[in-house]
Amino acid sequence: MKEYVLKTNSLTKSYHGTFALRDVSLVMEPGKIYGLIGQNGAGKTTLMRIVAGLSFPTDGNIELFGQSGEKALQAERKRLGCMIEYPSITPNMTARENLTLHRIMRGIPSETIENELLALVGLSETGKKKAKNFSLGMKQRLGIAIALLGDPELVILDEPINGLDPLGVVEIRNLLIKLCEERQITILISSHNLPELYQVASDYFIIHQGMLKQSLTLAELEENCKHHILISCDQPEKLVSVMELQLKTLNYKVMPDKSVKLYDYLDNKELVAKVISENGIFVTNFSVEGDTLEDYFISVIGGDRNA
Ligand SMILES: Nc1ncnc2c1ncn2[C@@H]1O[C@H](COP(=O)(O)OP(=O)(O)OP(=O)(O)O)[C@@H](O)[C@H]1O
Repeated sequence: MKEYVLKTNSLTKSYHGTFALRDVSLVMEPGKIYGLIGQNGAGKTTLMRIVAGLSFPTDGNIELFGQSGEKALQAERKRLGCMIEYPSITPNMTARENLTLHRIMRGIPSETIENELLALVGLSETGKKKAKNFSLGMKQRLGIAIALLGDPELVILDEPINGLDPLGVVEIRNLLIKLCEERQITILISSHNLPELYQVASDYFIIHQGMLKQSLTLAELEENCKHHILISCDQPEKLVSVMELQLKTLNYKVMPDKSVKLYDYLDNKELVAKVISENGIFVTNFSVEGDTLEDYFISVIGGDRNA
């Protein structure tokens, strides 16, 4: 049986009859970075708060490390580190003082973890500088260091790249990849921006109006966005042999509905059309498809940018 770090079963949360989450069922496997993508108000923070035990579902339930039920979940949440909504940083304290404060609050005796975490998030050299004078990226990294106190196996980060400049995004990305690879930490990271999260995450959950619209891997996301010529015809087997023998390409994929995605000849579509027609194949669709990440996201959530 597969081991899951997190499993949600028909998770639902409503506020006075309005759904913030609706029937969300998803699974997270160990050692992966999951991106939770949705527009403002999609339900990302609500989901994270329920997992962290800061809010409770109206319906459905969650399993953390295979355990369910509030008592067991409370125990399993010791294996969880969170940064939800904003980093819980005291502005008038240095990076180290912030870490010490949270370490003591969490009852962690060892001071050595502070040096280790400051080095890990690249804040060792900040000395006496107060957190209020940090850049947004530095604040986010300090928030992540706080979330890492207690050596969590699952880390939940709500919008940690929101508002960062490209360099800041790269810094956070490298940090998350390091955490995942060196410490085998599973990470759930939310964002409203799919292109920004692209390549940070290995798997994606797309959420819209409280509903899980799609759960897909990075490879599936790339496949869905890759530009291709989509051909539907009356003789798909013949089309395949024409592509291989006459167009000399294996760079195609036959879809379950027997349409064919051809990833070559995007710059010479006329030749493809000519060869198909010369072979007496009747074509019902011949179009160039493929989305930018942003377009793809919009198409998954129903083409509604402002909902
Ligand atoms: N305490 C609350 N009381 C009433 N409604 C709430 C409450 N918390 C969240 N909501 C509503 O639930 C929906 C989902 O909110 P949530 O904060 O989870 O979205 P989000 O995807 O995190 O958005 P954002 O990116 O803006 O933080 C929104 O419509 C929001 O207004």
